Amino acid sequence: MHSREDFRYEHCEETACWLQGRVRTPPTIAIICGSGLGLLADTLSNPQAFPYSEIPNFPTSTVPGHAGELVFGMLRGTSCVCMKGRFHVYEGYPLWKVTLPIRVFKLMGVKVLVVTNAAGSLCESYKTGDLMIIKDHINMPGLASLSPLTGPNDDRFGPRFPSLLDTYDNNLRSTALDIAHRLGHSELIHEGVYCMVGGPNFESVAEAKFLRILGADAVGMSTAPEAVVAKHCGMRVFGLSLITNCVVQVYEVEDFVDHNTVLEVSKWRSQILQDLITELVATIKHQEEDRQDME
Ligand SMILES: O=P(O)(O)O[C@@H]1C[C@H](O)[C@@H](CO)O1
Ligand SMILES: Nc1nc2[nH]cnc2c(=O)[nH]1
Repeated sequence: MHSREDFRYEHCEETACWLQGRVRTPPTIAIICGSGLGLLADTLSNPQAFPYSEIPNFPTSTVPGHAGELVFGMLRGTSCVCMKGRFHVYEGYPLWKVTLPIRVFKLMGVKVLVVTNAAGSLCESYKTGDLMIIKDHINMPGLASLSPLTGPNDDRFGPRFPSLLDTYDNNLRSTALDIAHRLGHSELIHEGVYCMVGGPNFESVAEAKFLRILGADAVGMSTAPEAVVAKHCGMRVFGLSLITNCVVQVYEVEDFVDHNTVLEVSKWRSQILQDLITELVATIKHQEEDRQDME
């Protein structure tokens, strides 16, 4: 177990080398499968799976619904790595460890991070089962100095003071919106602001009202640290929230959420999430090829 002080570029390098020595095709897209997207990894062709417990320096998944393995393989002709299960701060992991896989992927050559999550809606017009393309985030722990970038900066990953403008890539957002419309999901799809809180408890009514006033459309317990680290090291990021519940913002309502509800809605919407991300990956492949031609 490393402390923050002994966390080094070399640890990520060690993990990347270990994986590179075993993986047939290095990935260009990494997909963090939040609740509801785990089955996407089962659709990869020519798959290679590595349980987190076998990968040097990797934490392990402790949350029901998060399987805990990396799966490498091809999706619509693109070499991908899927994280079947992610790490959360509420599991007791420090933020640098929660986000360690992103830096490992960077060292393996990943250009684009696709990150999904389950979230509660704060926006009156969103319904359970809707999808929200993340256009920006409010990183509550980050505002309180709990950032994955806290501590000595290693310039080989990125700058000391990174800008977060356009973290959620404009082009990927409009592409995903077009795909959602094309697949017939115009009624489900939104674009909004995701707010990350530490969890593991769901929000009190006063907290929910507070977050809505701040400008958040949905709230969850992940994603922002991963997006910050990906942006810091120069990846393009696409984020998608599955709205698993509407967060109660009035008193004297019996309608409380629990993790089983989150898992049930995730299962219900699993196919739609898979279809959308698969189509997006196919389009990203062409975009990345065009970018390379221009370089
Ligand atoms: O990994 P995600 O953000 O999809 O996990 C969801 C959100 C919370 O961690 C937890 C709440 O049920 O599941
Ligand atoms: N914080 C938070 N995380 C969630 N994940 C899924 N639903 C919710 C929610 O209502 N609040």
